[in-house]
Amino acid sequence: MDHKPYTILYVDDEEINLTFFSATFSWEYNVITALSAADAIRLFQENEVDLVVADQRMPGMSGVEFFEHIYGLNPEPARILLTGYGDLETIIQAVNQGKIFHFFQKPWVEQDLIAAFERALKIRTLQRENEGLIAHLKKSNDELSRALGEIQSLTMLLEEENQLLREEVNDNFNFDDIVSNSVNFQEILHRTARVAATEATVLITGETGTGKELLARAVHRLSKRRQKPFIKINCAALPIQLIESELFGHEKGAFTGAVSSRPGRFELAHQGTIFLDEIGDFPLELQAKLLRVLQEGEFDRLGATKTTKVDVRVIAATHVDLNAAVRDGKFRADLFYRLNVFPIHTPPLRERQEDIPMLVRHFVRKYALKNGKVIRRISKKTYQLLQAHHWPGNIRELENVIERGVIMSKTDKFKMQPGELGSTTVVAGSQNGVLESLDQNERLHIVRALQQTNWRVTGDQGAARLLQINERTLQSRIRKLQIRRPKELDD
Ligand SMILES: Nc1ncnc2c1ncn2[C@@H]1O[C@H](COP(=O)(O)OP(=O)(O)OP(=O)(O)O)[C@@H](O)[C@H]1O
Repeated sequence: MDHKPYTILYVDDEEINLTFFSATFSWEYNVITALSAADAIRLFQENEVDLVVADQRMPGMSGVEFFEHIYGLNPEPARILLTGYGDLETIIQAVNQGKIFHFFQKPWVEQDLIAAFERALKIRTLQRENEGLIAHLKKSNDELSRALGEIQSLTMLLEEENQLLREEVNDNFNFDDIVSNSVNFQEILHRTARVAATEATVLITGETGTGKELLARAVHRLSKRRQKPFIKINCAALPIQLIESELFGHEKGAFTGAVSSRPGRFELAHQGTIFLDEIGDFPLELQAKLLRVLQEGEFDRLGATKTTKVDVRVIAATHVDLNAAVRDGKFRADLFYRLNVFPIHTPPLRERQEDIPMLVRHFVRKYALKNGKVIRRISKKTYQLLQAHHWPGNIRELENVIERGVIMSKTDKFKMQPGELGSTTVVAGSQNGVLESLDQNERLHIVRALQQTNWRVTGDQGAARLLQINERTLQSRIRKLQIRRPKELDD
């Protein structure tokens, strides 16, 4: 490989001159020679030439004409003319027009030529540095615009994620550790840890409040996706149109009100985990689209012309029997099999009563801290009482009962009476003497208000105004209690 920094092209119709020139200057420079102007033009185009030296008298084309020609091709390389004859007028004109850098009378003196080459090449060096600088600036500029574009789309994603996180914090979701010492549940935790390390889809089944979401989060936390987002969607809380756009996103103008395009939760969960809660309520019409994401990792945003690819691990949860839903034609069998790769069942609290004391201590500590109370002991009778209860709402119900008890507690010994237990979980006033849970009652009350306002939540005519509660609180209650507008009333 030749490391000489500059290339000189020399054209002369006498071979002996070419040989002599090469012998003199090849030490310093890459020398390319040509016997005719035509050859030189070709070589000029094929090589990166820094300096061109030409004889004035050549058959077909004079040196000055040759320089005019290559000036048109690329004006940057310096041009030096060698002449043995008069022709001075033409030459001076060419010098004045900048077509020639210098000219020398033959026979040339080596030192003079070297000095001229050096001056010309110095200019060439500066030109090269400028070119490099301009290319660098242009590159930096391009990179800057690309980075700006990326920042803009990342900002959008972050805003969406923040919104979701804010919703979660508002809804007071629990991020505490899983508490359990029953053999039964230890086995479940063992299975959870094992599946977490894989990429398998997980289906968590179990009654409401048994810790399905807690396990889903644990799978994410124990997986190699832990640094990436965990995105949750409750499939029961949203009408079908909203589920589609929430999950898969939409393009601007995809439907009335879609004023800008928006990424869906699958995109937000890219490289992370998506948790599809209440998958049993996932609309049949959208199940094929969900199956496609699970199988191919791709989907189309609403109104999109191109397909979006994502890398998302799916965890689904349900409290309904999906097998039965498949039998009833409410759930696609292929989707069920695809989801049911690794099933985990969370047993109801009544089947793991030995966990109750530990859970009680955990929740007492948690809510004492939250409410600024000092509680040092829990009465034996309270343990017995709580362990004997049936807990239809499972751990969530136990947690609610204890939160209420801690708030009411007046001493550092935590005590609960049977009546207190009932007053939180069971209320009077239901029909036919059958007692209903507080949640059920609240649900019924909200549904009645929504029916009266034609399912409007906000504004003067909305249910929040009717119930005299804050609009956001009502929205959060509707989500929590999974209240949905009946299908026939949609639109
Ligand atoms: N083993 C546990 N240790 C500590 N807290 C628990 C445990 N299991 C559940 N919880 C708490 O109980 C509450 C309900 O749990 P979670 O939301 O995970 O249940 P779920 O089965 O997903 O309920 P749903 O079906 O109603 O969505 C949460 O506040 C959670 O932190």
